Amino acid sequence: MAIQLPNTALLSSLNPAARRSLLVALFTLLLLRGRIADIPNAAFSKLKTVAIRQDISQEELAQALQQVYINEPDGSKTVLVPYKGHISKVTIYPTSSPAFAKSAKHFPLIPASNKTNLDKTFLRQLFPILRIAFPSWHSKEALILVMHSFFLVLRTVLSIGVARLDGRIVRDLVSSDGKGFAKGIGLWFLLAVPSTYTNSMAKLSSRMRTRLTRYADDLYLSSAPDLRYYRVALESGLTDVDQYITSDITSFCDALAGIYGNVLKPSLDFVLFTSQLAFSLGFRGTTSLFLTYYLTAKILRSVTPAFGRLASVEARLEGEYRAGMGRVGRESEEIAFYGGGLRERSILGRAYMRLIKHVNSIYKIRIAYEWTEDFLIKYMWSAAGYCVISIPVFMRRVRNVGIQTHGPRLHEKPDNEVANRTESYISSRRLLLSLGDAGGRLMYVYKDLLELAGLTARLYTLLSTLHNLPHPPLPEDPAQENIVLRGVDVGIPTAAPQFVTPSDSTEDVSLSFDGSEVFARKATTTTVLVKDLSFELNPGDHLMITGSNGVGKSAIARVMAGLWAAQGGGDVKRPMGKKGMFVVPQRAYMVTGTLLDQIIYPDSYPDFVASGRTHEQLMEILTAVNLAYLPSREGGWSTRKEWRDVLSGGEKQRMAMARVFYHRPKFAILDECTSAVSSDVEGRMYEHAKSLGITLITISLRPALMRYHTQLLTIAGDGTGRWTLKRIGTAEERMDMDREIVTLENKLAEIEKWETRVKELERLLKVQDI
Ligand SMILES: Nc1ncnc2c1ncn2[C@@H]1O[C@H](COP(=O)(O)OP(=O)(O)OP(=O)(O)O)[C@@H](O)[C@H]1O
Repeated sequence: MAIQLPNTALLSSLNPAARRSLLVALFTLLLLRGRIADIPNAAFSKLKTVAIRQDISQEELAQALQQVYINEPDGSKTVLVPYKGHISKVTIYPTSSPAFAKSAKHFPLIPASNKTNLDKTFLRQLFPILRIAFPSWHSKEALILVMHSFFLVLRTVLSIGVARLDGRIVRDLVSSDGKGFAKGIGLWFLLAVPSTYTNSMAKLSSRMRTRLTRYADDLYLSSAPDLRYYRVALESGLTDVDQYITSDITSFCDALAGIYGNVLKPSLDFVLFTSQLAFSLGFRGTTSLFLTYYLTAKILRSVTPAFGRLASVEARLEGEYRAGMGRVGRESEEIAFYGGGLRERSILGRAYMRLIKHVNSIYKIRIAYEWTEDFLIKYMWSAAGYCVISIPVFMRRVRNVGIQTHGPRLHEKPDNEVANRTESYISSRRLLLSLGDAGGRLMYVYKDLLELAGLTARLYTLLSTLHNLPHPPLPEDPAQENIVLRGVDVGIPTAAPQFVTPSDSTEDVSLSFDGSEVFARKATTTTVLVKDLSFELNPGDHLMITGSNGVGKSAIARVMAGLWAAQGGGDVKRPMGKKGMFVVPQRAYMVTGTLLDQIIYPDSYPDFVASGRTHEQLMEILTAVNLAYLPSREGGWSTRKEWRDVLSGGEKQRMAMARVFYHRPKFAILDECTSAVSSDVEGRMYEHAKSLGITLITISLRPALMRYHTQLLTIAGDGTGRWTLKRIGTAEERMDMDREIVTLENKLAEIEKWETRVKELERLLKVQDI
């Protein structure tokens, strides 16, 4: 009995030399395939690298390191990345606003459900994400996908050749055909290498990750007026965005890339191997096989746990634990001063236990599921397969069992029935084992798909939440010269109605999985802190805002700066950009980077270079805030340090004032940002700001600062939201007030002396009593 595969007929029809050449060509192609997609890029980046290497000196290298990126005329940025002692350039095209507007319509808010299933919702969530990961059919990602698919198909086809060869080698062994056996072994080795070559989808995963991360970053870190990074938590309730962007995107891409390989290969194996077996097993055998598949799928489906939901909860708990760790790192000094290590450990320990308990429960569920799966697929399928193969043998029907060929072969020995039956048995058995393996992997795919559905739900939640945030306060008017507030209610923003399900409108609800916390946020009525606020500030109208703690002074600053929307139908007009209005908040923020970066923030080094400003001018600014010693003490302008820890509280506040002097805005809102600065330096900084023509809006509880202002806004703080606006007086009146303040401060300084005297007198009185 001769052996031949219908779909390898082409291979068999070739003469041995041609067949060998074809196999060698395939083998070479397989070895090179990982490189093919890289060639254009690798060659290109090599060329660029060489060009840079030839020109670059140490000084230029240092300069490039400080430069970080170059703004290109077409709006793109060329990022300079230090790599193996040279600088490699990566061009990044930021996602434009029209592109976001176009893709926003694919991300409507989908109400969360308690189940993550492979249903229409999953597809509705997956497709818009795929659109971002695969922007077009001729993108590099699509090319990689096509190439991987090609090699997957090739491997499957080769595995049928392996099954056939297996049978042939055993047949030659049984029939003592030494020459045929040696030939078979040679071919076996030749086929073994390409057949065992595994397909790595890691590259596709990393490319998808880059696309999705850039999209999410551009959307999240949007500039004014969107400010999604600021508004998302307050106005939608979505927290731990860092976990979504850094971890969930990666898991999603790995899962998606893995699923593709895990679906395509076993599906192909399944179809090809079943058709091979069906060819030899006949109608009865094939029907029995399909019955076995059907029963297995039914049983497994009924015992499959909600893997999607479990994956989603795991990602959320992971995010909470990670956020806790980040907080301790950030606030380490405060925690150390309070001696709060133990307390933090118990908080983090609790978060970790919640995570690990969940992970363990998944393992338990998974073990039970995998046990059932192994039993069904490895043992039940094999037993069913043996029975099906044995039918023709035991019934002694004259039938070609196994992989069939048509026509006699040159080396066939006509009477060798046992050898032929062995060959057929070995080939069929190998096919059955491969089929079992493919079936097992296909069953796993169901579980993987459920997990992918969970991750898809989380990623979709992030993107749809960011896309559907309420419209930002108001577009800025470039021609606006002054600040005008008309009938503004200042209140704390709450989650917009679209993020709250109707049933949650009055009660708190516990957080659930797959990002549904976004929808489960408690809706409350807005708390109005200041009612019907109206005033107009022109250049030179220095305003001081005062009132007791928590009355809403900083809230007014947030409304003026466009961070919070004006409520009560009020209207806010303000000058545009950081040249129009610059806010210095209570907590001084230090950016990652050089000493120079601290002064020019939020500008970057390329902006500094483009502005034509010099280091001498920066030195003058530092002198104005009494920080002139910093460049020499810290080793120059380009020193990089963790400035948050290096500078003292007062130094950080003075650095924040240096930023005001660098940007010279029309209006500067100073929100208790000089509380740690000594009063003489504070006074000098105020005078300097005014001499630069900056109009000051100060939020403070220190009456001593009143002298630098012309108007005083006092918030009543009695819960009514009332306020008063008064003129502080003429220059002469302010001088009088200054004098009175100095007198009062001198008197206050004597309090200690008087208290000591009172104590002395009390002591004397006690002595007389005895
Ligand atoms: N994001 C927020 N979510 C909930 N409540 C907030 C939020 N921001 C501020 N508040 C509340 O709004 C009220 C006013 O806050 P604001 O920061 O304006 O106070 P303030 O007058 O500047 O106080 P202080 O003098 O202590 O700085 C406070 O009760 C505060 O708890």
